[in-house]
Amino acid sequence: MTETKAAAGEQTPIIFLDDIHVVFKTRTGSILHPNKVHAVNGLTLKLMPGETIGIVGESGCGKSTTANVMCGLQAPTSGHVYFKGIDVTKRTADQRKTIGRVISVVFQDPATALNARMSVHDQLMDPMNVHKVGTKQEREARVKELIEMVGLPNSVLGALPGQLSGGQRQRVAIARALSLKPDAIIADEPTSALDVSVRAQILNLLSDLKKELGLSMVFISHDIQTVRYISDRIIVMNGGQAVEQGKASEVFENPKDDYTRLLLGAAPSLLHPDLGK
Ligand SMILES: Nc1ncnc2c1ncn2[C@@H]1O[C@H](COP(=O)(O)OP(=O)(O)OP(=O)(O)O)[C@@H](O)[C@H]1O
Repeated sequence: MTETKAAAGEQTPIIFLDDIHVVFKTRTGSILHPNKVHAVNGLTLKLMPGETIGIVGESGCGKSTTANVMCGLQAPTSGHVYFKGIDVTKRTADQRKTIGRVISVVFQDPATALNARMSVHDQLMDPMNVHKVGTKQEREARVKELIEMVGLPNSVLGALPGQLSGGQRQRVAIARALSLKPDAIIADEPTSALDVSVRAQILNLLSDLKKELGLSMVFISHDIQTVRYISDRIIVMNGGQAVEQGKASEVFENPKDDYTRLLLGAAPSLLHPDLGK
């Protein structure tokens, strides 16, 4: 399939989710579906090179389960996952290597994403050591490059995560996510745990990095205004399904689905007032 498309001149998506379903067994479920939850219900999406897709929806709509499928943390009940044209649905050891090379994840809470006992320097070195990237000298140079990329001074390299502010910790988590030069970043609510003023800085940093490095990104948030600020394309999820997909400007200016209208009219933005104007 991929080769045919490549031959036709069409770019291969970085991530292609093809009709993904994830069903969890539970003790409760709904009247129609007792003892199970259909967390993702027939989701298809393509993340193209250099593109940022925003996934938005209320709590329980299936955003994190979708993110986990993309990271290889959750196997789909049915459907297929392709990374740069390679089927990684079964998450075999080789397929996991492909997943690890292509994407990195930035989680909501940097405090739990980072190792509390490891210095910033060692956290940045760790993925490169594990994947045996370059020589020791090259890895040291990369650590300095990474810390600069995320706007932190070299002096933080000796610090432990607990000695840094929330915003600084998220910068370190972003630097670590970039250490292996991934094609794409999955950012799952990366600003939700931060102070409002810091949210704007981290969003700007992600926005600058994706431009500078030509990164693709999946940005997941329950705040539609935050998603709007950073995304080229938006997917609105409700009940495990994509109820609306389109260019960010079109979804905002001309929402087609009632649920999207509801989200747009609902809660005030969590975004810093200086952004998204
Ligand atoms: N491991 C699990 N076992 C059973 N049900 C689950 C599991 N993980 C998620 N669910 C259920 O699947 C549905 C989708 O959850 P998911 O966490 O993907 O939504 P979400 O949009 O990310 O919500 P939130 O923003 O609150 O994390 C919810 O009904 C949730 O209770």
